Amino acid sequence: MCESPVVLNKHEVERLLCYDDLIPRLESVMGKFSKRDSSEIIQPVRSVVPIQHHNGFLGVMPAYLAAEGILSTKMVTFYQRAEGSSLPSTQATVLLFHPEHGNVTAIMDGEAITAKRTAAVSAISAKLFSPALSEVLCILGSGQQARSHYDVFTKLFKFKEVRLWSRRKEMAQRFVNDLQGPVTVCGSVKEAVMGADVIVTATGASQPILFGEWVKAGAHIAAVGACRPDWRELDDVLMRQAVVYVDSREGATAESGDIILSGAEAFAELGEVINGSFPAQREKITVFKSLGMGIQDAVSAKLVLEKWKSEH
Ligand SMILES: NC(=O)C1=CN([C@@H]2O[C@H](COP(=O)(O)OP(=O)(O)OC[C@H]3O[C@@H](n4cnc5c(N)ncnc54)[C@H](O)[C@@H]3O)[C@@H](O)[C@H]2O)C=CC1
Ligand SMILES: O=C([O-])C1=[NH+]CCC1
Repeated sequence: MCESPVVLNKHEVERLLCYDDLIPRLESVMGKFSKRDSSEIIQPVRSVVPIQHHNGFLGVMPAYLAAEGILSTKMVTFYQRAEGSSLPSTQATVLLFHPEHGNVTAIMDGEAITAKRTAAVSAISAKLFSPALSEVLCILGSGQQARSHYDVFTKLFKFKEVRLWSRRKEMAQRFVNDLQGPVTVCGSVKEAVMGADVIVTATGASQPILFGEWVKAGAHIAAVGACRPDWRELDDVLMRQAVVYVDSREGATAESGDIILSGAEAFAELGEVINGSFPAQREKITVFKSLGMGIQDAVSAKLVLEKWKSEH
């Protein structure tokens, strides 16, 4: 008889999932994904159901990693919330299945997984594409993703200055009050990004907020928001002048308004650079357009379950 699934809440997942373990697994799985060997990895583009009456979406993100013995799906809802709403705009649950028997082995919170794996993948992009001398980090947005990106970027890299812009200054101030390190709160996007070496865009914007004319030569942008085909965070000038990297070409073609509406071409997948089949053009302005992938959730959830088992 099958055992009952392990059930893990957000607090447990957050405690068990560490960037030091997560980053190498994500690098490995992104590289494998880009080889497109369907006997190794199956991950369709996510199915998205619009929830028209409530400004929201439900995404279903299955993945099967044969060699690792991981079968999983994440279910994620994301909403464009009114400013000041106390509800999280991204909520998720991840299910792990026994690949041979088909039973569910774990049900765990996906909010912490989504926050950490997205930030970890952006950090991998920054390792590959940011200028050799990167002194100024700028984060646009002050929500869940902004926080996880702050955590991993300041853990992995040594910036001299961290700048933050948020639509509502009091939210930026709250973000800063919760942190240990110094952060400069900026009054405009322009002020925040001018001269920045690495820029993270993690907002719920559906129109461009970051304009190419403000971006320093050679800067790297990890673009995390704008996950719908008609949403933008980056303007056409920036998209056309940058070398654009993506997590998955299929995902980018289906879901990224920044790519679809600007007509910019995806130069390579992150995994293709990890595999050495495409170069990291770090001397140019680079954009890593992140949309999120089921394989990232799958390896994260497996890691969480392994850690939990090692304690029980
Ligand atoms: N690439 C990926 O894998 C993932 C992307 N996302 C996306 O990342 C973005 C941020 O997600 P969370 O941090 O979870 O959301 P959140 O709601 O916690 O934070 C959103 C931030 O964007 C700001 N914002 C909202 N509308 C804006 C606008 N029109 N202009 C400028 N700022 C605006 C808010 O003030 C807040 O600071 C969302 O677009 C979400 O869909 C979320 C999860 C994974
Ligand atoms: O990958 C993910 O979980 C998401 N991407 C956009 C919203 C949620």
